[in-house]
This record gives sequence, C-alpha cells and structure tokens, in this order.
Amino acid sequence: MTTEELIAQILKKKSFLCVGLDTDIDKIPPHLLNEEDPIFSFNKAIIDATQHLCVGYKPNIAFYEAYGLKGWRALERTIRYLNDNYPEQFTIADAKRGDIGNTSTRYAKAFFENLAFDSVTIAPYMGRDSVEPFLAFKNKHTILLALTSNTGAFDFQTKMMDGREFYKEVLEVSKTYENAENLMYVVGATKAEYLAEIRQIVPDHFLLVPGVGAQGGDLHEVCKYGMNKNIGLLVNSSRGIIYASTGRDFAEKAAEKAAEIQVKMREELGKL
Ligand SMILES: O=c1ccn([C@@H]2O[C@H](COP(=O)(O)O)[C@@H](O)[C@H]2O)c(=O)[nH]1
Repeated sequence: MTTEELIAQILKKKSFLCVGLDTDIDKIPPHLLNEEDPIFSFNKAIIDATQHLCVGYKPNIAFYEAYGLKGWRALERTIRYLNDNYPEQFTIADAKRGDIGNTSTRYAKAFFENLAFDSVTIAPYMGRDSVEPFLAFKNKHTILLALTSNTGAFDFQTKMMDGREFYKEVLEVSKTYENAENLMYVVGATKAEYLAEIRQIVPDHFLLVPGVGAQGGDLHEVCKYGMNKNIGLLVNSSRGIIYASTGRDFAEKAAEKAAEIQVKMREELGKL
C-alpha cells in the first residue's frame, strides 16, 4: 500500500486507528477454544466487527511465535484473511527485527513477500546496513523504533550522544538511508510531550503510536503534538479493544471500544 492510499483511507473513515491483534489464548473467550484454530477465529471476529472503524491491524508476532507452528499458521491465515477481504487495511507485522544485511533481507522477504504485510517494525540498533534491506521493497514500509512507550526507553533512547538524545540521532541518521521515504517511526503515546521536537526532525513521516488504552497514553496529546498536514499518525490500541469482553459478545464490545476511539479521532481530524 502506498502512503497516499493510507492517507485516503484515513480521510474516508475519519479514523487513524490501528487495532492490535495481540491474541493470547489465555485471554480469549473460552467458547472459542473448541474451534479448530481459536486464534484465527478470534482474530476474524475482531476484524469483521472493527474493520469499518480502523485503517490498520497490527499483529504482534510474539503472540503467534509463542504457539510454534500453530501460531504461525494462525498468523498466516489472519494476514491472508485481511488481504483477501479488506485489502484497504494497512497491515503491520510488529516483529522488531533487524540484523546484518544478508539476514535482514531474509526477514524482509518473510514479512513483505511470504506473508505480504504492508510494513514491519525494525530495531535501529544495528544501523544502516541492517535497515536498508527492508527499505529496498517498493510500496512497503519500514517502521523504525524511535522513542518507545515503555519505561526502559529511558535506559538508552534518551541518553545524550554527540550532543543530542539517542532517539533523535536515530531519526536524523535514518533520514539519510537509501529509500528513506519508506520509513515510518514508532513513538509511544506515553511520551506525547516529545512529539513536538520529533516533528521538527521528521515533519512528514508517518508515526506509529502505541500506548493509548492499556498503557495510559492520551490521544488528544498525541494529536496536539504529533499530527501533521497529512495526519501522519497511526495510533494503535491492542488490549484495550480486543479484550473488552471475555464473553460471547467479545467482538461487539471490541467494536464499541474501537468506536469510542474513532469518535475522538474524527473530532481531532476536524481540527485540521
Ligand atoms: O514502544 C512500543 C512499541 C511497541 N509496542 C507494542 O504495541 C502494542 C501495545 O499494546 P496495548 O495492549 O495497546 O498496550 C503491543 O503489541 C506492544 O508490544 C508498544 O506497546 N510500545
């Protein structure tokens, strides 16, 4: 999917919500456990109930890898279901990969070609040659961790390096990478006050913002400091939406939670 197509979807749906598919078999409604593939059945119901309220889905790969082959099969079915039925949805493999170039190319093929995701999250720590193999894929997006939502972000990301914070170094240096127009960045909603300075460095790139909902980030603050002329935000909520109920009404309740966020997003978009 191109960035222009993503922006068009946001304007059409008046939403920049991404629903996180962090599907944990211990948290899904018990009646689904009798199904042949409970994880996929859960995801399918959540997707069908929320797709009109959001523009993207972000399965976190850890929740699938944890179940071995069964988990990978559920992930494969989920991304295929999305691409076949809702190709307008922007898909994110939250995998946080990155390795020497030769290996990064294989990761890129796994997520962009084999699984056909639109984007993948990447850790910047190994530098240029670990990121550029992902950027080489046309109309695919590489989402680099910049300033993450967790408290551990202060261990390294905000430390000074050559006169500026490390996360700012990540932003500045990555702009010089080949095909940098295919970059997006992760910035945690819990650190919304940093967004104004981040926007000075990357005014045009899209930001993936996790951390509203269960982690307590504030949507209004994120929009105030992070929105640009093309919106430039994809705000993710996982647990706050998908585990709204553990009963048979789980999909309906998830849609209610997604709708609550979408209403606020519509208001924020109205201010543009
Ligand atoms: O800085 C980051 C980077 C990634 N995440 C991931 O986003 C979701 C958030 O889930 P919630 O349930 O809405 O808290 C999850 O997959 C994280 O691994 C993040 O939270 N922060």
